[in-house]
Amino acid sequence: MVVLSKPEHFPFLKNCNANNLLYEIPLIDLSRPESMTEIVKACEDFGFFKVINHGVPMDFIRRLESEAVEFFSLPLSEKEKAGPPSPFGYGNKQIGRKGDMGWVEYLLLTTNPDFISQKLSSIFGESENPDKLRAALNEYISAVRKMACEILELMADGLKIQPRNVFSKLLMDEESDSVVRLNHYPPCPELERVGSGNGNRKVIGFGEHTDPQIISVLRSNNTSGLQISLRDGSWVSVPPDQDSFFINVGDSLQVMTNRRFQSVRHRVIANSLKSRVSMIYFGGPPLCEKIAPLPCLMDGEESFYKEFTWFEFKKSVFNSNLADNRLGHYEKFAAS
Ligand SMILES: C=C1C[C@]23C[C@@]1(O)CC[C@H]2[C@@]12CC[C@H](O)[C@@](C)(C(=O)O1)[C@H]2[C@@H]3C(=O)O
Ligand SMILES: O=C(O)CCC(=O)C(=O)O
Ligand SMILES: [Fe+2]
Repeated sequence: MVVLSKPEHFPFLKNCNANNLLYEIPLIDLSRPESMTEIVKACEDFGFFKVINHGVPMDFIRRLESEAVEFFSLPLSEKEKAGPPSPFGYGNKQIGRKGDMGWVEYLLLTTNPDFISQKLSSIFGESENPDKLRAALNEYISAVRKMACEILELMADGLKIQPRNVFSKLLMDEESDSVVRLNHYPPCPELERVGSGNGNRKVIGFGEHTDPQIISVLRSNNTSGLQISLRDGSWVSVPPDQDSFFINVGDSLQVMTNRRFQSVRHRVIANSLKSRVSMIYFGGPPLCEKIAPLPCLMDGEESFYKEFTWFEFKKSVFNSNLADNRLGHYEKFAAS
């Protein structure tokens, strides 16, 4: 049982229109030849899409989910051996170090297999065996990275840029600074009571933000909660689908495409009855990589951004609050 402080102490959203379901999330079937143009359109219009026929074995997905469920059902004192996150490790309610709170517990790790081994040993100690969780994480990360790279290569094809590994090579680099995250949003039954008489109030599981990396690959169980912000600023709920993946354009890809693609703002609302378990792979570049618009995408126009490395950006990311516009600091002109 997860010990979280009372929901009424948590950030709320007032008048959250939960019926606003987005049934028209771009759906990309990776087995179709049209997928490259469809991906580009989805990144331009939403910075977000759903992927089917993704090639990631369902066994890997189920294995990691069941290991995650097992991990989160450990006593809090066990899980806390891997915390507090700095930024990696086990975290409960506190997200980042700037005071953001959410109705969530999580395990945040780099995708480096040695780091995963080390961190898991610190949780499970000598007596217990972290091998199953470690193996599940490693097989999942490899398969999802492969799929993320395929998507990035289709993006390059769709944008008609060469070489087609211009984005994917950053994730394949030995020094790639990628991250994996397991999130658990416990049910929040008191939500109904807290909400009554206060309009349609919702407890925030994970506050609104954009992901800073190049691309994020999200998969969850069949519990709803994820919402994305459309270009007009309205929020829509994303119907869950445990067999598919959801792709987010990250801030770094926004810069590399000189804003042709825009990173998607998203958040998670706690569910009153069901627990949500999600697993997210955040594909990031090596620390020393310069993040700048690709010259072939500029078409004579100026870069919207001052140049920076992923190291510099990451440093400012981890000093920011979730909802901050982290690219604002690097913009050459005010965003329109
Ligand atoms: C509040 C924060 C948590 C975060 C680091 C930050 O200071 C701002 C960005 C947050 C975020 C969002 C996407 C990913 O979940 C994450 C791992 C990342 O790279 O940036 C988290 C960071 C975190 O949880 O430490
Ligand atoms: O758990 C989710 O579904 C989304 C979480 C998220 O956006 C994140 O961890 O960056
Ligand atoms: Fe996110």
